[in-house]
Order: sequence, then structure tokens, then C-alpha cells
Amino acid sequence: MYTLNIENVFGLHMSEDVQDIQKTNPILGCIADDFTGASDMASFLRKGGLNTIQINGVPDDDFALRKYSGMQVDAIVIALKTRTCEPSIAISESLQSLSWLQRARCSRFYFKYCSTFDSTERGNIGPVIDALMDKLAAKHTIVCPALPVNGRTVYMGQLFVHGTLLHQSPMATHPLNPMKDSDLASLLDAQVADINKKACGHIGYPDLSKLETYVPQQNDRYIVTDALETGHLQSLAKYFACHPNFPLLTGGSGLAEFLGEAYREAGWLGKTPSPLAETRLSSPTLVIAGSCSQATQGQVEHSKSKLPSLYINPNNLASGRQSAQSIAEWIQQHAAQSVLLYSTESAAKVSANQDKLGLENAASIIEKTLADAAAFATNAGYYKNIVVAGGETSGAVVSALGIKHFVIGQSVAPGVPLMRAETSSGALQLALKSGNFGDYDFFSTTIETMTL
Ligand SMILES: Nc1ncnc2c1ncn2[C@@H]1O[C@H](COP(=O)(O)OP(=O)(O)O)[C@@H](O)[C@H]1O
Ligand SMILES: O=C(O)[C@@H](O)C(=O)COP(=O)(O)O
Repeated sequence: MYTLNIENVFGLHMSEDVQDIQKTNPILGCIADDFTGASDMASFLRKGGLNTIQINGVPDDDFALRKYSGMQVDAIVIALKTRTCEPSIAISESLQSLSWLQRARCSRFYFKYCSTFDSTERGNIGPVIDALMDKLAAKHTIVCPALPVNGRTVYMGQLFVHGTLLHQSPMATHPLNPMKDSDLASLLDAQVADINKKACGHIGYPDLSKLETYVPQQNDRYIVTDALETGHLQSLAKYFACHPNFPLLTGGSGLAEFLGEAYREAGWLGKTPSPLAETRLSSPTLVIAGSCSQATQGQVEHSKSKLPSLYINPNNLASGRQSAQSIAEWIQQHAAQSVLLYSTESAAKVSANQDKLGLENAASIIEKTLADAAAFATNAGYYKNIVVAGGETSGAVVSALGIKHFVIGQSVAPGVPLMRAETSSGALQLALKSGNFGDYDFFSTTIETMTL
């Protein structure tokens, strides 16, 4: 495990004035529980004027954060794949990431989870928040999944997706974490085992306009925040971004857009952000869809008639009728064109596959196959532009490509940035799309924007 030598990397001493340290060190260290969630967060931080980099997995090597690719780094987002793993692994990787971010001298922290609160009764949102709070000795944090620009709002502590309660939305049939409740306090309550740590507070919609008078109740450990529109997130960020009793904030990416403004007002950031990184590359695009979310289903349907496409069937993979070899041959035959590989299916078909193959087995067969296909396509030099739909799928693909970090470029949809990575096979450009993000024509518009 790499040990960060702070003084070598940052050239600073611990005794320096706090504000100077904040001006020269990254301010925000963010831990995201999946890869699309991380790039979503990074895109909104960047939109809010923070120079942001994304690191994939628990960092294990040294790179000069202070001047990464010639830019001063204000925020670091660590992408983990801990949304659906064993809670103990999620806790351990999140704590290791937190330690690394502390050694990198971040002074504020954020745990980014899904705007649809993707989790199960065993976790992992509650257990990870809990562990991070304990490590930071935080008595309070906020729980703020709202992302109104993508239809996620919180009213009276209930999470809505485009105006429908979460448990009545398509998230009720998600392949890995079907959401059966919309009440954020009770979702958390089920995940937090320690009876002494269950207390949930609430900042209701009417209180958002008078936050300056808000004082958390002594025992309110997790404070669920209503937010119905983007302006509410701006008020929450203004109040909480630099609040000394809230070193850790938690939620979706909605708040991220306004953290830069709050840091600037507090005098923690003196400069204007660097120009957006240029990410575009001259190459056809490989689109990989392992998401079965409603938005991805529509996007795949739309693109099937426009791009050569190959359906990856988990049952055929399990029986050997489809294989890494046959997929590689198909890619080779189409290599000069933008193409689509997809395993996307309706909830009913996904459920039938899971009954037959087992939930985790079906997921991992597909993730591995799609990730191997991406590695084959890039190693062979056929594709430099990659679009991936789905958080778990993105985690598998990015790991297989050996990408350690990304610089963030322009966004192609709210929460979906273009990103540039250097790999052993050269520069790559990726767009990682959360399952339910983007319009029906997302794949074709992104292919167009990606190409020089
Ligand atoms: N046809 C299928 N049958 C069963 N599971 C599938 C199928 N297609 C994809 N999956 C699995 O469903 C999960 C989708 O999760 P993810 O990639 O995070 O998408 P989303 O962002 O929509 O949640 C992945 O683990 C993927 O391997
Ligand atoms: O907050 C969000 O909605 C996204 O950033 C996100 O985490 C979505 O996850 P996936 O749908 O699994 O891609």
C-alpha cells in the first residue's frame, strides 16, 4: 500500500494557516459508492467551479495531486464499487479512501450515493455513513439525495423520482437493489444496526428558506433534507458546505454544484477554475449497456436501429453458446464503426435470468463479459471512445481497462461528463452514464460530441 509523503507532494507544513492550506490543497474529498455516481459527482463539482479529478478504486499510488495535468486540484472524487458488496468490504474500502483523502489534506468530506438511494436492508449507505462519521468524530450529517434536474426530489422526507414515490417508480424492480420504501428515515433505520445511532432529524421544505436560524437537535445524527428544486440545494450548500459541525456531507450529486460557490464565499478558493479538459479523440465509439434501468432500455431500443448492435445474453454465456471469443470476433468485424453491445432487458426477463442463474452470478457473468469486450476492443486499438451505461457495469469496465484516474471534461447530459484517461494502450475518452440518466437519443448525441 502506497504511503503518501505529504510534504513531497504538497510542499507544505502542517503548521500553516488553515486558510492558506485550504487555498493550496484540495478542499473536498469525496467517496462515491459506484463509478457512474463518481463521474456524476465530479461533473457537478466541475460545473460549480472546482477543479476536480476522479480516482478509480482505493488509491494505491502516488501522483502529484497539487498540479495534476498542470491544474490545481480543488476536489478529488474516489470511485468505489461498494454499492452492492458485503457491508464490511464497503466500510473497509470507504475508510481506507477517507484516510488517503485526509493524508492528501482534504478538509471537507462527502459520501456520494445514488439519487435513488440504491441500497438494501443490510446496507450499504447506513453502515458507510456511520463508519465515516465515527472516523471524523462527526455528531451530525445530512442525507440529501435530491437531484431535481434529473427528477429526484425529497418532500416530507420521502424520495420521489419524476413525481412518483421511489417505491412506486421503476426502481422497485432494479436488478440488484429493488427499492421498496420511499421514506429516507426508515430506509436508513433498517440499515443502521446500533440502536444508539439511529436518530434521524429532518429539515422540512418550509425550513429551507430560514436555514440561518437552524440548529441541529443534539441527538440528530442523520438529518434528512427536503429539496424540491435546485435553489433548495443552493441554500443547503450555502449553510452546510463549510459548517464546522458537519465535516461530512452525504447525498447525491445535487449539492455538489453549489459547494464551489460556498467555498469561494468563505475565502477558501481564491482563483477561477482552469479551463475544462479537452477530451475528444478521433475514433469510432464502443457503446456498452449493462444497465436495465428504464432510461437505458429506451436508449438501447432507439440505438439498435442506428448502430450495429450485439445482444449479450446471460443464458447463452452460461451455456457457452456465446463467448468472449465470439464477441471479440464480432467486434473485430465491425471495428471501423461505432457499435452497441447490450445485455439490457425488461425487468421480467432480468428476473427470469436471475431465477435461473442466481442474482449475483447473472450480474457477474455479464459484467465480466462486457468488461473483457471493452479491454479487447481498446487493447487491439479498435476503439478509443467508450460509452458505458450502468454503474456496476462501469466499475467493471474501468477496472478491466486499468484506468486509475480521469480528468473531467464537458458534460453531455446532466451528471454525465466526458472524461479523459491515459492507459497503457494510449489515451481513452469515456462517458459513464448512470442507468436512469440521459434522453432517449443519449448514445447518438454522445457519439457525435465525443469525436473530433
Ligand atoms: N439481462 C440481464 N439479466 C440479468 N442481469 C443483468 C442483465 N443485464 C445486466 N444485468 C446486471 O444488472 C446490473 C445492472 O446494474 P448497473 O450496471 O449498475 O446498472 P444501473 O446503473 O441501471 O443500476 C449489472 O450487475 C448487470 O450485470
Ligand atoms: O445519483 C445518481 O443517480 C447517480 O450518480 C447514480 O449513482 C446512479 O447509479 P446507477 O444508476 O447504478 O448508474
